[in-house]
Amino acid sequence: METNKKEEGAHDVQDKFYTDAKDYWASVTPTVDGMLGGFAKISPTDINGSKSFLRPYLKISGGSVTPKCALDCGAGIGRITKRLLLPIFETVDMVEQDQHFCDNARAFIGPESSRVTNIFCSGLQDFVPAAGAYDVIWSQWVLGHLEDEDLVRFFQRCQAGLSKGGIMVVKENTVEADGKTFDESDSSYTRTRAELRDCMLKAGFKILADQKQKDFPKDLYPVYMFALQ
Ligand SMILES: C[S@@+](CC[C@H](N)C(=O)[O-])C[C@H]1O[C@@H](n2cnc3c(N)ncnc32)[C@H](O)[C@@H]1O
Repeated sequence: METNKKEEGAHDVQDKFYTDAKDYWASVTPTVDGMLGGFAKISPTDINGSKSFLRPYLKISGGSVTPKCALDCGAGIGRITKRLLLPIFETVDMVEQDQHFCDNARAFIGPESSRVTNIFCSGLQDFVPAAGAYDVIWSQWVLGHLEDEDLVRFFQRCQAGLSKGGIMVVKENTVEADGKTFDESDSSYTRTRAELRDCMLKAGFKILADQKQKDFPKDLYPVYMFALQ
C-alpha cells in the first residue's frame, strides 16, 4: 500500500509539471513574440546561427544529411519550420502540444505550408517519430519541458526516427550553475550543458558537435546547439 501511495504521489507531481506548462502555453499569443517570450527581435540572429550550424552536415556541403524530410519538435506556430527548415527540406513535419498553436501554424507559415505534411498535436513525452523517417530532427527551446527520464526516452525514440545519415539538432538555453534550475512561471527546467550532454549520451547518441549561439543579448541564458547521431 505504502509503495502504491508513493507511486501515485510521484505521478501527481509529474502530471502537474506537464499540465502547468500546458496551461502556460495555452495563454500565450500565437505570434513570434509569444514563442520567444517577448524577444521576437532575436529571431533572425537565431535562424542565421542555426543555418550556419546545420550547413556542414548537408549533402550539398559534403555531409551525410539528405534534404528531404525534417521534423520540428515543440514547433509552436512554426517559426523554425518557416524560416529554417522549409527553405532547406522538401517536406517538414511538426510536433507541438498546444492545439491553438497547431491551428494557427499554416496561416503563419503561408503558402509554403503545403509542404508541411503533418502537424502532430502531442507532447514530446508521448510522441513517437516514425522509424527512419527524418533526415533532421530539430528540437529547440522545448526540452526543458521534459523530465530527465522522459527526455532520455524521447532522445532514444528520435534516434530510431532518423534516416541513414540523419542527425538530431538540439538548441537550448543552458545555465552556468551546479545543476538545473526550475522556472515556476512556465514549468520548465534550464539544464547545464553537462546535464544536457549526459541525457544525450545516456540515450546512446554520439555528440558530433556543440557550439554556443553568437550575438544574443548578454542578459539571456547562454544558448547551445548540439548535433547528434
Ligand atoms: C519557447 S516555445 C518555442 C517554439 C519553437 N521551438 C521556436 O523556437 O519558435 C516552446 C514551445 O514548446 C511547446 N511545448 C511545451 N511543452 C511541450 C511538450 N511537453 N511537448 C511538446 N511541445 C511542448 C510550447 O507549447 C511552445 O510552443
